[in-house]
Amino acid sequence: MTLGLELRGLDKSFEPENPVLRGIDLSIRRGEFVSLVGSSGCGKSTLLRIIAGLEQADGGRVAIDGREVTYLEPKARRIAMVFQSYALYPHMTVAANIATPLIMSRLHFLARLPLLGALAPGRRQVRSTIDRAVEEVADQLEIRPLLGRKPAQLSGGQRQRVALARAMVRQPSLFLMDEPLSNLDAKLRVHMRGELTDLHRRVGATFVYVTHDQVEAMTMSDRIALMERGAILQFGTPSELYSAPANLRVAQFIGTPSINCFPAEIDSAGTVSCLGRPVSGMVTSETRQRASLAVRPESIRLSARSEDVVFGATLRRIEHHGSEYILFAEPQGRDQLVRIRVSGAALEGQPLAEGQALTIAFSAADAHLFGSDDRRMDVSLFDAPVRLQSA
Ligand SMILES: Nc1ncnc2c1ncn2[C@@H]1O[C@H](COP(=O)(O)OP(=O)(O)OP(=O)(O)O)[C@@H](O)[C@H]1O
Repeated sequence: MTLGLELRGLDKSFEPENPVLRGIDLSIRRGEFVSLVGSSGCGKSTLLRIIAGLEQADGGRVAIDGREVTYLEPKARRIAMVFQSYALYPHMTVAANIATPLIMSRLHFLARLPLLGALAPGRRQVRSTIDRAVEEVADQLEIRPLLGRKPAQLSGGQRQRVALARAMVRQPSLFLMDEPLSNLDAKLRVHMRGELTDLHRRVGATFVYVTHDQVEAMTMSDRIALMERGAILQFGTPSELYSAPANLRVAQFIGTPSINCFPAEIDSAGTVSCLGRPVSGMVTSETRQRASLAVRPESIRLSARSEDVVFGATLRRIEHHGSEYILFAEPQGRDQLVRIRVSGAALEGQPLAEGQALTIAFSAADAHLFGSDDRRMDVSLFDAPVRLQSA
């Protein structure tokens, strides 16, 4: 199977002793929508620029559609880039903006000149195929009525669509997008997410999308590469990253509100304890180590079942989110707020008030265990009831 994009061992430093990318390997299938996600400065844009050919890696290889492009100029790579600043030419109409990449690649220098160009042989024919291509892509993005306008006469979302149209008009096999929605207001961003997903389905090209917004990555991607300090912590589907995070930092990055982390310990027999009490799970570990037990807000309940891990806590804050509530509760004796997601229906007939005492509980089977190196540990058994009344 030919890959849409293959990265092997990419390294990059701008300053010695300060690597920005550390041995990046990534295999992206043709037609896949992959997001590179991670906090500011983790190296996402640098990686995208290396894929585009705007930056050279210190070591490693890049192949697009099975063709090695590591040393090729950007324009020889059959890629399109869309940036957060749409970089539209303000003095040109929308039609001229979209046509520019084709004019640059299909008409030679003399044929592009305003007056002389008209005399260049074959120019008219090329121009009319360019105009047709512009109209086709404008139809696809439903911006045909805007072709005569200048960028200043467009809304943010319309500008974004023009930038996309300009990227699409060359029919690239790989789209590279660097936070293309970050300049839009929240409502439009949600709308454009849907448009980008539809567009991806229609054009069938490979998309690599940089964002620091995990919700964007989760809602649009086939797979997500979560980066930290120049390395990929996990590459998987949104549900893999959510349900089986490979690393504590992946667990903390993905999910809103974020996952709850409790300090845990693993003894030399592999027995897990949390907040000083045993949590009847065994792991394959030969060394005693500090660990973390992480539980998603929706896996915490306000009533205990017999097999649950149970805390006594005080309700500190209630946030209304329409059909659900986010509760913030402080376990007895701990300086920590536990986030709990509950549906409005679950609270019917059970009015809550800030300051009241709560029993909060989770099934140990819903918890994720991470070792002292932050890596996920597989727990073989979580079965006996445990009470963690106080620290
Ligand atoms: N041309 C450059 N010269 C020196 N350092 C650079 C250069 N470009 C990027 N860096 C540094 O490399 C690191 C990674 O930057 P990069 O822009 O790739 O991160 P990012 O994950 O895209 O961040 P953001 O989400 O803030 O855009 C940062 O520490 C940045 O300061």
